[in-house]
Amino acid sequence: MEVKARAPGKIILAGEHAVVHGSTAVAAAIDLYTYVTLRLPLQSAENNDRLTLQLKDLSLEFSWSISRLKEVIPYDSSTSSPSTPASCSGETLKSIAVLVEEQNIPEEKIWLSSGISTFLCLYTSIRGFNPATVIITTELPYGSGLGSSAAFCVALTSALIASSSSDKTHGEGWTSLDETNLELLNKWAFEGEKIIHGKPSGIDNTVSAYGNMIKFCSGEITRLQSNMPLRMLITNTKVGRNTKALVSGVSERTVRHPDAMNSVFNAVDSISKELAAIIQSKDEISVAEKEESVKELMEINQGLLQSMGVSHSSIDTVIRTTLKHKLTSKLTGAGGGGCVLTLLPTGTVVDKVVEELESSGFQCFTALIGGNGAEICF
Ligand SMILES: Nc1ncnc2c1ncn2[C@@H]1O[C@H](COP(=O)(O)OP(=O)(O)O)[C@@H](O)[C@H]1O
Ligand SMILES: C[C@@](O)(CCOP(=O)(O)O)CC(=O)O
Ligand SMILES: [Mg+2]
Repeated sequence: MEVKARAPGKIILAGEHAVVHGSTAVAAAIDLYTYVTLRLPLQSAENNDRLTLQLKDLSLEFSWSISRLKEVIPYDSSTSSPSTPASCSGETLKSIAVLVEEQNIPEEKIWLSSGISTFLCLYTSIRGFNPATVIITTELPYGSGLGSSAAFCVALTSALIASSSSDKTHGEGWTSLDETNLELLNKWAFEGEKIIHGKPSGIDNTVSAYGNMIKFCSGEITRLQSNMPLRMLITNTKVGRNTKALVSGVSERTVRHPDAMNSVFNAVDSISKELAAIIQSKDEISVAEKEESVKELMEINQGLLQSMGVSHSSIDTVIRTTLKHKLTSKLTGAGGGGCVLTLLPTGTVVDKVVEELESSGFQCFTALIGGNGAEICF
């Protein structure tokens, strides 16, 4: 039996980091996906006693015998159930770390450790100690603010849940999951994000699971219907960073300066709410006026992200370069490098600015905003 799943990456238009502290944020799915193929072996097949993870883009394979997994990972049948998402305990994570370490991940790819731990935790929690081969490919750059961690968790949990479900509709291409399964896989994916991010807000896994454009605040989701064209240029600074470290840096600053930081988070909350209102507005305001407001809100949000300590000189370079072409940019995702969004108002020709950004060593692309969320295929 084989099941495939895919889940999209995302951009955050406003509110990253502050959303972890209870502010509103606005995010949209993009048409770049992580794909998971889950193969369950026949009883008679060779390799029917192993769990194998293949990361195709990186030409890496990790494999554990089922007996080794059973030996190392504590299993409590009274608390473990695929239908009740639960956090991976500290004890389980420690034993999983041993299994990850045994795989001798190449030093230059050590950042994958949290992803592989997440894989083992989600797999064994949802499918138990059963053999399978899981093949993963992604169109998303790793650790660059486009939500590769969430797309990975959502695609994986979609495949795991679909494989356990009795309703397997064959041969219809990519299909979305029903509301009950979407809610379930999103909760599991959030548990996965906790292992990777430390303290995620849940916005990334939610927009990857549900797709479209959403307003998100403390787990509450509002689907947004855009009433204006929204084109963004995405520039990858290619400066590596890690969401967990950046999120904890903001939390530490908040402990040191609670009043100042809470004012910053309140300002971000207002920005996201205003942005959502503009995007959805059916008033007789011209597109140019709406674009001007979005542009200004992005500028203020970037200033506040700077004050949270999550910008980077490479991000400043992108902002300065696009400003020369009268375009406004802000970081997206955790910052510290990674990707930058540039608003492309109607009629903008991007060739010159892209040429200048790419000559500085950055990589530019445009993506479709607000597409489908998690989908499966048998
Ligand atoms: N396809 C994947 N396979 C395995 N691990 C992944 C995959 N995609 C993401 N990850 C994990 O997520 C981490 C990146 O997540 P994060 O720092 O949140 O950045 P982002 O979500 O912006 O890409 C990687 O270091 C890796 O551990
Ligand atoms: C910084 C944050 O707001 C978004 C992180 O996104 P990413 O992992 O950089 O794609 C964290 C979160 O909301 O969980
Ligand atoms: Mg992430």
